[in-house]
Amino acid sequence: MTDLPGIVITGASGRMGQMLIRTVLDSPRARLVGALERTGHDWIGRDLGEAMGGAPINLAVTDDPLEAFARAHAVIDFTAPAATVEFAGIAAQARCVHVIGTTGFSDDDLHAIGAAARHATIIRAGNMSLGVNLLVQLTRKVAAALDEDFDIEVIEAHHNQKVDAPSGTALMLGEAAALGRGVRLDDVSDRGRDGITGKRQRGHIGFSAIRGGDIVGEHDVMFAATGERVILRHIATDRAVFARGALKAALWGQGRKPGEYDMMDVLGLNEN
Ligand SMILES: NC(=O)C1=CN([C@@H]2O[C@H](COP(=O)(O)OP(=O)(O)OC[C@H]3O[C@@H](n4cnc5c(N)ncnc54)[C@H](OP(=O)(O)O)[C@@H]3O)[C@@H](O)[C@H]2O)C=CC1
Ligand SMILES: O=C(O)C1=N[C@H](C(=O)O)C[C@H](O)C1
Repeated sequence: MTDLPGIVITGASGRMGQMLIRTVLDSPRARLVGALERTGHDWIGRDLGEAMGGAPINLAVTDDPLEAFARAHAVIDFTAPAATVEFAGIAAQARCVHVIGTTGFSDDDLHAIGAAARHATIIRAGNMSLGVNLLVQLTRKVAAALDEDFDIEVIEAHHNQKVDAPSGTALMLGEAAALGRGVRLDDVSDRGRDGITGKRQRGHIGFSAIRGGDIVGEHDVMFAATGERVILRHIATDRAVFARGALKAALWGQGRKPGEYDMMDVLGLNEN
């Protein structure tokens, strides 16, 4: 039992934090050794099981990342960009695998995470589900097969609490479409159309974001030509798909050399 990899969950009270805690507690392949919240949060010092509304599990929620990470083999982190950048440095110090599901990073944030990956094993993906990572591969292939007569549009829908747009998944899909087309996404990306935008430019990749209710996560990649459309779609109805992927990544990362990996590496989809 004690030989199982020990996992710490950050953002323990969050939507994904709670889902990750349940996933690790239910897993026969890992054990939960820490749950982190920010200083001042009313869960700090409380038993995690009770804080989540259940029976005690004899694990107190902490606000000390270094102490928690030092006891762990992996930290699974679905929080916010500023927190994740800080955790990346601490996980590198503690020599534990850092699985990053957080989205909405700036270029500077990504640079800092890349620097931490020189000393630590980091697995980062804007979407940890098997289905979306397959969709990313399909998007690259369809974009390579269809020419610029097909306008590419990425449309995503999420719950009304989401703070970043486009979603991390939409950006992964946009990058895959650009790769298939042999262009840089930054050169062809159309975001946030509003007002007199002018006609759509041939070869551009558009992004649209819907926010409402409790939508877990829905993504379409539309290839629209004159007279026909191809639409690739993924619908997540349960956050468990992200949590299962994240735990798989944490286990896959054990014993890997430092560097930045993604879910394609974990799922063995990179060669296809
Ligand atoms: N890659 C993937 O597969 C998926 C990624 N995500 C991403 O995961 C992230 C979290 O999503 P979700 O769970 O819905 O969000 P929530 O807002 O429900 O949870 C975020 C948690 O992180 C904590 N947090 C935020 N900032 C800090 C900080 N500076 N220090 C410590 N803790 C902090 C929050 O605490 P507090 O409440 O005190 O602010 C909260 O507990 C988002 O970026 C989202 O896009 C989500 C689902 C799947
Ligand atoms: O914030 C969310 O909820 C989600 N975020 C990720 C993203 O930005 O793509 C993944 C998933 O769609 C849910």
